[in-house]
Amino acid sequence: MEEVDHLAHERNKAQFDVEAMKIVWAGSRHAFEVSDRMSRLVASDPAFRKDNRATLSRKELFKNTLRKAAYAWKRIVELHLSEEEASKLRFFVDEPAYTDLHWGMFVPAIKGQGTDEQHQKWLTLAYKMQIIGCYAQTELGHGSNVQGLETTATFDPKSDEFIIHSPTLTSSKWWPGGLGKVSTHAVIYARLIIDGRDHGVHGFIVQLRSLDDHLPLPGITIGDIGMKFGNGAYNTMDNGVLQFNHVRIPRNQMLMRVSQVTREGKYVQSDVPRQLVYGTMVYVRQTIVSDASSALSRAVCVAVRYSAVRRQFGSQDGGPETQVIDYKTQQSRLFPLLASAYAFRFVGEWLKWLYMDVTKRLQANEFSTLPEAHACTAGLKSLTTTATADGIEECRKLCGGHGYLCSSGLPELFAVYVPACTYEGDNTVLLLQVARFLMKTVSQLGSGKQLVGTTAYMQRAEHLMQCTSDVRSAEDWLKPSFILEAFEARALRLAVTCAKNISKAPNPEEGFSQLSPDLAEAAVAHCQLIVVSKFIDKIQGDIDGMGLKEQLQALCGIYALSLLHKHLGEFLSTGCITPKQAALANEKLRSLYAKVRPNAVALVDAFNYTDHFLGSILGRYDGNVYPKLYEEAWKDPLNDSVVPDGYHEYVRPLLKQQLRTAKL
Ligand SMILES: CC/C=C\C/C=C\C/C=C\CCCC(=O)SCCNC(=O)CCNC(=O)[C@H](O)C(C)(C)COP(=O)(O)OP(=O)(O)OC[C@H]1O[C@@H](n2cnc3c(N)ncnc32)[C@H](O)[C@@H]1OP(=O)(O)O
Ligand SMILES: Cc1cc2nc3c(=O)[nH]c(=O)nc-3n(C[C@H](O)[C@H](O)[C@H](O)COP(=O)(O)OP(=O)(O)OC[C@H]3O[C@@H](n4cnc5c(N)ncnc54)[C@H](O)[C@@H]3O)c2cc1C
Repeated sequence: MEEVDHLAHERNKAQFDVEAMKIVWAGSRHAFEVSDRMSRLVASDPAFRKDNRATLSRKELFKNTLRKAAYAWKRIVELHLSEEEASKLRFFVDEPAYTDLHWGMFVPAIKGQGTDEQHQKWLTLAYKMQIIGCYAQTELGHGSNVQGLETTATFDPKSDEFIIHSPTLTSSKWWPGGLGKVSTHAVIYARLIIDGRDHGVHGFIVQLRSLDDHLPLPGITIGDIGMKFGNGAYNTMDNGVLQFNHVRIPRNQMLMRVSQVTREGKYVQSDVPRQLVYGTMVYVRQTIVSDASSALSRAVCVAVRYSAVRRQFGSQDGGPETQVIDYKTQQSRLFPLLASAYAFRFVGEWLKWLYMDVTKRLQANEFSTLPEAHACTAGLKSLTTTATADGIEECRKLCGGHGYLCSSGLPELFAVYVPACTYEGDNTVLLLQVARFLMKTVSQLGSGKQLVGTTAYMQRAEHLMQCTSDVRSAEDWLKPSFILEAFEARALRLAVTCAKNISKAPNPEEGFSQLSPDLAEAAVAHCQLIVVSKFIDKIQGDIDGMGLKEQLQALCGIYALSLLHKHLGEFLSTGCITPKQAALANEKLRSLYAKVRPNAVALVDAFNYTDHFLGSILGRYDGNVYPKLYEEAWKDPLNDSVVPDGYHEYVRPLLKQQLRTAKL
């Protein structure tokens, strides 16, 4: 049968070159080609089928994930895929698995914190998957407070070993992904004790399970922590619990790049800052920002396509009803999310560059940009994951009732995504890290110290603290200088107000604690400024292709002005803009929605997602939603029989009883 594109009329309206936008979205032609090839490879292979996850039991689900991970590895080896291709292939398999932690945290932890000899030994094994590792930091009693971890690693000079021990119930490792059932090894974080002295938290490589029969090694108790939120979703992952009972490991299994323990039991701190023990978290937070754009763009792709298919009300003379995407309220909820997906993509690209830059500097023993890298990765991880989790849920509502069906793909996407607000640092805890960095920076204002990077704007404090916006027309709100000034002034004024109020407290710690809700808001304002400014930088760079710049300018305007609208109270109360200018911003926003409307479907096509990856009937490329929804309903196991199991036991007797009562 001929395939019909129900969204063709939408695609024909596009005013820009979609193929060129695909390259911009991917980051480069090369990145596009790799991504495109890997997504097709996965989509065309029935072994990667994923439409049955919600109906599987936990055990079936988990075994299925093990099968897919093994098969993915087989294909990676057979096809001689590069690291970049392999990681894209895993991404498109789209199923959380122990391999995420092996490649995403275990390997980077050893790379970042291990010595050359440790790299030689452990990375060689890990790269071939001859060992499988996880990242075991969090404990039952402490996650956010890393310095509060209780697991101990006591040096025994007689045997030249560390004794790893869990002294309390709350010191049990709890949550690490891949730990519960699969990992043979872990990088664990424990307090280093030498001669009774506590040197704080350090990383150690520990073997957990036998490489022969997979049983836990002596002294190790290990298991899965149980079902998590949602059907399918993150339950493909074996988040685990782990206790140590005086487990011995050789001294050379402490990760010794940051500090060393000698054969004599001497603790040696190198020039490298202690905070590098937290380096893996900086790396992963950076990847989480790019992942946020992937998750949000996926939800937005579903909601935009479905909003163009769905019609309600407004039929004139028996003609078709209105596409729900034409309702201004739908646009005002949907287009800021579309704009955010692009914004997070570009800020993720920039953050990757920042991370690579700081890594190069660290290798050359230059540590000055580490605090900024920490603040940016922590803050942007927090900002983008919060917005993405909320955005996925909003997309579900934008799809009305059908969005609540598992076959829309949105419930599972939300359930898989929402822990990103907690893992790799609770989002509020991370904002407070940004706030500390901001308070330090504010305290340096006027000291003559040159401010660089993302706080360079604070250098113009004298102007930004007293300026009022020069915006006079709605059109002015498209000028980058006006947008930037408003966002800079708001961020700086919120931070300075916090600093002033902290200084009134009996001591800075008490002040910081009292002011923490305001500080978190100041941190959000600073991070939003970063996202807006990186979007503007992107547009001002090389963008080739018919109509691309115009579309990106419109999206950038929507991102910035919808934030301005959402946080209007802050922009007005800090005196950065006037109520009249706020009204002009809203006027501009409305015109930008109208500009994006004919391009909306093409703008989500530019994500280049296959139907397999989207996993959503509502988001199908061809828009053929209703017949497929109807077809899908009949596949539910509940429809295997006309009369359900349980009818004769539980429904029939009720009906009979009512019949008897009725006769009486
Ligand atoms: C490719 C795919 C990749 C991976 C797979 C992806 C997804 C898989 C799914 C899930 C994985 C989830 C894994 C995890 O969750 S692992 C566990 C993560 N845990 C956390 O994030 C804990 C959060 N807590 C902390 O980071 C810290 O405890 C803290 C909140 C930052 C506080 O630290 P602490 O030392 O007590 O405190 P401070 O006194 O506040 O800081 C001292 C000093 O250090 C600076 N600092 C803090 N952190 C860092 C850092 N990471 N890098 C650099 N510098 C850091 C801080 O600013 C302060 O500096 P001063 O100059 O002010 O002294
Ligand atoms: C799906 C998932 C996967 C995970 N994978 C791993 C893994 O592979 N390896 C690993 O080691 N860990 C892992 N974790 C653990 C994760 O990193 C922690 O749960 C996370 O860091 C949050 O810490 P917590 O649970 O201690 O939260 P808590 O700190 O107990 O947070 C509870 C509440 O207290 C608030 N709060 C805490 N401290 C402060 C403060 N100072 N100021 C203000 N408010 C505060 C928080 O905002 C939050 O609202 C995973 C967690 C999840 C959910």
